[in-house]
Amino acid sequence: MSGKTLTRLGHRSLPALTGDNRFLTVSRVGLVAVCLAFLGLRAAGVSLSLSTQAGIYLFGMVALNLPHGGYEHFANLRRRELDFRWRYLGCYLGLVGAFVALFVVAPVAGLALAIGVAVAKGGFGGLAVLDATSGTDHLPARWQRALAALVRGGAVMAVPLVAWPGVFQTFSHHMVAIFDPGALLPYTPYFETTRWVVGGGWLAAALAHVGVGFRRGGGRSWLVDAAETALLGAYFVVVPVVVAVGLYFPLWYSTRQVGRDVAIDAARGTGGPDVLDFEEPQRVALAAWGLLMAGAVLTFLLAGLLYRFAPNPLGSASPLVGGVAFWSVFVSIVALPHVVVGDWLDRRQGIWFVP
Ligand SMILES: CC1=C(/C=C/C(C)=C/C=C/C(C)=C/C=O)C(C)(C)CCC1
Repeated sequence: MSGKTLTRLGHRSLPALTGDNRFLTVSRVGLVAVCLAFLGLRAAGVSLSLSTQAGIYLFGMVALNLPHGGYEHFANLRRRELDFRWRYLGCYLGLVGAFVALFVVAPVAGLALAIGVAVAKGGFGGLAVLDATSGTDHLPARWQRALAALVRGGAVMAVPLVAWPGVFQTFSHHMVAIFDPGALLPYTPYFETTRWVVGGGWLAAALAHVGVGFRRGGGRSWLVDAAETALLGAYFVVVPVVVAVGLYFPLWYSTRQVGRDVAIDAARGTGGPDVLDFEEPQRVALAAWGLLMAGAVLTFLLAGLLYRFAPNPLGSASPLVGGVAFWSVFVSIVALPHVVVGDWLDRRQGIWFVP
């Protein structure tokens, strides 16, 4: 059985491959710094307008985070067989199309799936980082790993749903309105109940995850996991949701995935020719740049198509606020195959490869 199968199914916990690395430190310091900044602003009686928050989100998610999404695929596909690369791209575009279709026919289900994608990406991606760095000795059972992923990823949506209900609800309406204004209205009476069920469920899951992890070994890997879970919970309580999500992906998710990549070093399997197999460093740099540019062009082409054909691309909101709604829908659409094709279906490696 390959190491990847073990980490994916989680019948066995993984010991630490390496100690912590600087990327993890940056991610933790980054989140703490943003928390402190917002606590300071609150103490000074300053609150950021929704447009400013939206600007920060768009900067974080478009300028900082999108290039990392391209890099994850690039690192995964770099040495894979040619036909695998084509199948990957085909499945990817197929799932993008299916998710757009879901948004068109059932926008509320689309919103629910978008939220699920953010949770899955943060959760399973985060678990892979633990596998590759501090280890997962405290998570010996398969269900514990699933719970760990649910708690880590769930913090991104469940905690702000409780802490920032008004903004959460407003943006949910804007996101759905891109396809069908008013489609969320019939569900409005259930918002408060959903909010407390989801928030209470997350807290119970977090306590169970930390408690069982302690009983199943505790130790350093447990301590790191528990402290990070608490940090994530605090971050999403303290930082307004739009800023919190907009900075979580670049500061936490992507930075830590680079940390995982560094920890596993050059352990990725081969099988196909390396697309960067050149003698001169200038050619390697040019080829890497060209590939990332091609990824950026394809991504923005998809964004442009969605913008062009969505009935209400900005969800009837102002450009910045509508931009957040549009980008959240778009990035969820491209992130679904990122998780499913990029990891779940890729039995040999995947974007969150841990040897
Ligand atoms: C519902 C909701 C939001 C949803 C954001 C989503 C669904 C983001 C998805 C991000 C992904 C999948 C990133 C991948 O890299 C906002 C805008 C935070 C505002 C509050 C309400």
